[in-house]
Amino acid sequence: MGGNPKVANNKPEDQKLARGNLALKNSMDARTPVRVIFGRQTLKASNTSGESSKYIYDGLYTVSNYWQERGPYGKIVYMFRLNRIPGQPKLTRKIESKVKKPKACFERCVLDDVSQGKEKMPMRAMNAVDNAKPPPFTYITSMIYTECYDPSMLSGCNCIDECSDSKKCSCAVKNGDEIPFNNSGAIIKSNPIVYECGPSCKCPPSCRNRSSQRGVRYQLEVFKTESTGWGVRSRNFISSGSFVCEYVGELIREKEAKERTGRDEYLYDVGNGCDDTEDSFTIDAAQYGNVGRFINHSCSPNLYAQNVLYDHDEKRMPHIMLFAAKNIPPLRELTCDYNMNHVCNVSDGIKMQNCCSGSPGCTGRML
Ligand SMILES: C[S@@+](CC[C@H](N)C(=O)[O-])C[C@H]1O[C@@H](n2cnc3c(N)ncnc32)[C@H](O)[C@@H]1O
Repeated sequence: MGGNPKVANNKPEDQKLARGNLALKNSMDARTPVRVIFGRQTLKASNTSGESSKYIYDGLYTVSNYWQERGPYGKIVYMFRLNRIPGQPKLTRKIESKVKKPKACFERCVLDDVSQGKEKMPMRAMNAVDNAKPPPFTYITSMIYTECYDPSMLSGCNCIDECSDSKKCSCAVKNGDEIPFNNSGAIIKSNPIVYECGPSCKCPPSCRNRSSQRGVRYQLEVFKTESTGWGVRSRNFISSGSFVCEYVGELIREKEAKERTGRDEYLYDVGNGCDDTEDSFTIDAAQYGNVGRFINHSCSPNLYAQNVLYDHDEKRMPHIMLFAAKNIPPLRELTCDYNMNHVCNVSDGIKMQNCCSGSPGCTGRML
């Protein structure tokens, strides 16, 4: 901060506790972290002359101490000790010689609310890769049934006390005499089908056996990934077993899904899986969907899909509820295993797609 004749072309002189020096001292006094950016001189390309500077962000530091020293010209310089705040991701200080594609330096919000005001909390779309926004679709929070089912056929439980006696609750009885959720609403174990209490039941909405019907309660956001398009992450910690979101879309017959060519990215086969029968159903979230449509595949996923019935009894068309399969730290991408029975190609039988998740145990194949 001054006094260096190599920089300012002046006579060497004592530095003062002013400008940047004072700012660092103030940061130390106020215990305010500073962002450190390394500057490097690199040779310019051969067709231009001289050197150019590159700047590399290195994270947040605290200033712990400062003192004066005699510099190389015998004049006073201010020295500062900076300590990198622990817990930040390691950042490379290497300068890449070839930059493949221009990248935005900082992540920015490209859409304030993907849910178009339909979720309890706005759901931002963030992008640090390019300037694109997520392609448009209509956000819905509950399934669209194009096929009729008869909800009046559904029999509910008669409990009035939040289904505390699982032997008396007819819904819990269908789950093997137990409510598959703990007191915090986390699922205890996965089941082929979980029967939750629903609109035909006498129990109140606070009943423990309605865990996946309360909508998205984490601050989810959509973000652009490096290699798998848009993905989803949570700004909050998600504990193992917690309900995250439903995979919502239009429920159509598999036969119709086959006719909807060119948009199989967002198809999810339900009930009978991918059997090519007239009776199989598929959720199509291409045009109508929720945040679930952005969840990518991983060979070591942190979510799993649970079939749930509560507002109808039709086992061929269960709700697809996504629960945390493990504790998930904030900002970690939320993923599920498509091979379990996610999007199944309907135009040519079996679809093989390369998996780009790079996750541990990755098979290299998505379907
Ligand atoms: C349900 S969408 C997921 C959201 C999608 N990434 C987007 O941008 O809208 C499924 C599609 O995402 C892409 N995808 C998801 N997981 C992937 C993975 N592990 N590797 C490569 N592509 C993946 C594939 O194009 C797949 O058909």
